[in-house]
Amino acid sequence: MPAEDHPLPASWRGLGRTLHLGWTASPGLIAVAFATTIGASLPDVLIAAALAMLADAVLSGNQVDVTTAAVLLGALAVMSWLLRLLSERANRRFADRTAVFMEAHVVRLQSGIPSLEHHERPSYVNRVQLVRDHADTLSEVYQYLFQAVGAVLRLVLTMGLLMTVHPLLGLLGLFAVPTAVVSHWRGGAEHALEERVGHHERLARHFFLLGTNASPGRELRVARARERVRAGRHQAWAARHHAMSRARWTTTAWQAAALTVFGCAFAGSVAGVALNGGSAAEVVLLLAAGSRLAQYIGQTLSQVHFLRTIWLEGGRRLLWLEELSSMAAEWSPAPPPERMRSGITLDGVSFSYPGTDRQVLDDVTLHLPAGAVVAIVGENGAGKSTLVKLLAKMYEPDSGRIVVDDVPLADVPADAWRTRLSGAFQDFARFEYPLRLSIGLGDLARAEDGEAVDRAVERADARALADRLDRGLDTQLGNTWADGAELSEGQWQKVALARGYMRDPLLLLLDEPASALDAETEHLLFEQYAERSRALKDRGRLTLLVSHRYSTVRMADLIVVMDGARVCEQGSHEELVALGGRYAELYGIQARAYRVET
Ligand SMILES: Nc1ncnc2c1ncn2[C@@H]1O[C@H](COP(=O)(O)OP(=O)(O)OP(=O)(O)O)[C@@H](O)[C@H]1O
Repeated sequence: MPAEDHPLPASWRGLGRTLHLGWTASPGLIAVAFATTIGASLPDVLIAAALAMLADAVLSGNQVDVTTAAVLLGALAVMSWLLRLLSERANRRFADRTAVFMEAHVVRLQSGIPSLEHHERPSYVNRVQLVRDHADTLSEVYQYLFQAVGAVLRLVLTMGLLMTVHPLLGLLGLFAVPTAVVSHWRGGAEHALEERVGHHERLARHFFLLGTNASPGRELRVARARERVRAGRHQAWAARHHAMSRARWTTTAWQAAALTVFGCAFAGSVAGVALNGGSAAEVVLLLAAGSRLAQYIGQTLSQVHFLRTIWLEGGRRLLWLEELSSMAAEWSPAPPPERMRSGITLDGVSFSYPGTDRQVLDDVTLHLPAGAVVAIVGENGAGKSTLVKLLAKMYEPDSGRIVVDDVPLADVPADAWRTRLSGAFQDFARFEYPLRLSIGLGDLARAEDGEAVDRAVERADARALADRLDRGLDTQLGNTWADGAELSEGQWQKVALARGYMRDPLLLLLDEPASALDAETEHLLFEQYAERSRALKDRGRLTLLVSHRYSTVRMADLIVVMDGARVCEQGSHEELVALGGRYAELYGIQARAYRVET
């Protein structure tokens, strides 16, 4: 579902949710932080009243009143300092505690979404990035909320004090309304823009990683493209900065205009009280409280601005991510099958990647029989890996359906389905753990099971690789770690393949898992694998292999040929060669090139 189909929740809901999370993280600390922050805002306001008392006492010449007012002033100043200190400490401890909690929560939410859509659809990516970037900032904002509540309280008390001089002075608050409105609008507008221009920031980061990581670094040096990447990064930052700075200047101009309106009203009030027979104490009170009113309005505005930009918006996006994640988690009616009898059927499946219009799979209808080894071939970009991703439930088809025996795959929760899958992929991950764990990750429950790891090592023909390393399977991988060993591309791929072989799944997905190995090794590996797989036929295990090497492909029970997002031929090697179509043509070219016997 695109971001526009799943809009951001209302601010008040995001606010409620963030408060609830804070309470869950530490109920005691949030209460102390709130109480001390509100308490710290009170003595400040009363200082204006104490100053008026002092002015009165000085003018009346009463020593006792002067002393009382002076002591009260001192006590208020000390209380204000002490409570502020306590509030800072309590808020800091609370923020530290919630930072860890919030980050863990965001990680859990993101990894809980079974599809990859939120990593790829541009409108989702910007939003998810904001949630991720603000995960730790969210813990800071409770303090800003409490301070904002304190600021509003101070504002109300100050207004009350001013109205004791003259009820009309309460109208000064009205002149502050434009500043509050502008501030509210300003935060939302800037945040929305930040989300819209998020792609510039991502581009700049992408260029930064290209320029600083070792493997792209090699290519960039050879292609002499480092300057180009540097310029690209600069341009991306400049584009973001330009858009943001223009918006900030506009919003700042509006805020300055609104503050000017308040400033004029305040100056008029002071002149009005002074020229209409106001007492010295009243003028002192108006000056002290009125000047603070401007300061409090400023503080309230900046707190509200910060809350609006980071907190409310961050809270809304966090709630949005929670809803997205729980929508995915809640929908789960059918259990995944234990075994397959008939196989997997694709019925009129069409698919376009999120945020794109081009159909990558177009009305694909296909039966993958249980117990078979099925190879998928076709030119680059024909849609082979996409088909594999749909079968792994990384995405859902736009139309048509995939059925496992008689259970629609759409009804099986992705997590449950993946307990029946295993796989090795072209763009495999390099887990820089000890070799044993890097392989064992393929089946976490058995990662410590020596026999299981050994079996996977054998199946992937990785024994020689393990033996060559100083500490065998216990060798740390990755040369940036102490005593870490670096592997070649092909060796890393063997590790990935062994990881894929850790389980005995119902559906094994092998998407060019041996592209970095030589053709002979690949052939040998899959020949052994296909034999073993057929031996387990009674469970109905299905193996799907994507490969460009026809010497490997020919051993499959069924070969599916894809061309331009569609299936154009299918059958056994012999059938397809006899057909004399696309497969026969491509096989012939490779057979001649590699001198493979037909
Ligand atoms: N994440 C993605 N977002 C948008 N388009 C994508 C994405 N992944 C792949 N595509 C596009 O989908 C089409 C099919 O890609 P796919 O990876 O399925 O092809 P393939 O047959 O596996 O190719 P190859 O043999 O090169 O691996 C390509 O045109 C590709 O550009």
